[in-house]
Amino acid sequence: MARITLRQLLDHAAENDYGLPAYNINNMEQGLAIMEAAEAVNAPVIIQASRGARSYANDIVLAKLIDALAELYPHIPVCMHQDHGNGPATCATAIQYGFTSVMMDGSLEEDAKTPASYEYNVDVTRRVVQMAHSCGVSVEGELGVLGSLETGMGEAEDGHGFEGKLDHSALLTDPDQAVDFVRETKVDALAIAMGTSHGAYKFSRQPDGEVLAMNVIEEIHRRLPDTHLVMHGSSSVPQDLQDIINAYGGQMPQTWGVPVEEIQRGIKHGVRKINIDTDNRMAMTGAIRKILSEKPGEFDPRAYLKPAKEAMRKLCQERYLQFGCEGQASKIRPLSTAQMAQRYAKGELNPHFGTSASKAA
Ligand SMILES: O=C(CO)COP(=O)(O)O
Ligand SMILES: O=C[C@H](O)COP(=O)(O)O
Ligand SMILES: [Zn+2]
Ligand SMILES: [Zn+2]
Repeated sequence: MARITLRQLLDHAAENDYGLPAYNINNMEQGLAIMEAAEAVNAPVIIQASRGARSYANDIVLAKLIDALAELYPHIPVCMHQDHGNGPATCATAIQYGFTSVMMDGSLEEDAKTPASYEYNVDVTRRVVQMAHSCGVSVEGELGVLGSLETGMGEAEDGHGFEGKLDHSALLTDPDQAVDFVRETKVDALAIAMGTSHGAYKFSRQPDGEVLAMNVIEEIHRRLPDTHLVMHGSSSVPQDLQDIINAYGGQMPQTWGVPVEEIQRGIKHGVRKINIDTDNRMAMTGAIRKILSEKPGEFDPRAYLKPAKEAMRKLCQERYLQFGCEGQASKIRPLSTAQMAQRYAKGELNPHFGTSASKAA
């Protein structure tokens, strides 16, 4: 069984200039879709579960499901990651259930709604890093609050995100502060805010640099060339998926997501983990709507869940290819969390600052 830590995967991605999509999971069909896609192109896997997913699927079911997926595809390294942990307890229980990576999202307070102070973020993230690294588990931190630069609003629909309006200073990660944050916390990966938000309604037009500040990524990468950057809210919200949903009774207002070319640009500037949930949700929903509308007499869930899984597999596979993951899985030999714990203890994985100027591009 090939569980792997996020740190080992992202180190490999950085050495080989590719990015890894991190797909959210809530059920068996999504897990199978991700693994079938990864198997088809020999890509390593990051599966992530939100707090909502953990309570929806149940921790025990989820843990055994991931075990089953890893057993089914023994040669594909699988990282199991806690998405948007809201505090040390969420991260600790994830580790108890076998997660090899956790996100401590200290950009918001424990209620996952109130924007947190910088001091709070550093303190809580540092504590989670100490605890997780002693178990060999990786940690992603977040600096800057995710939200729309167009409206100043967060994303209430996912249940995680601030309510109300914020100005640009809170919605854009400060590059100087990013350096301090990595030094103080020793996170393995850093999620940054630059105009993306969760869910389908990210932009009211094709995004440009005004609303999707890729220059912030480039600036942070210049200062932190060895830090793995994470783009949240990175669904592309493809037009064809909007059209399928709306053609079969859906009512999604026209919207724009993050163009794949912008993510590819990010990958050239240190982005190693790209979070995608909404595109997969839309792919599945479109397929289900189509079947139920074309065959209103259908009542067997397999009749619509199978095409839903297939639509998600197709999307996942496309992103693996677009982000350069093809063929990478078999090049990686997963280290155990015990081995990773030793590497942390020896200081081998401490952050580096400004040493590899050539990679700063
Ligand atoms: O960032 C995400 C999960 O953490 C998912 O983003 P999307 O809603 O754009 O898919
Ligand atoms: O973080 C956002 C992901 O899209 C997860 O969404 P969720 O909290 O509805 O499971
Ligand atoms: Zn966040
Ligand atoms: Zn997110």
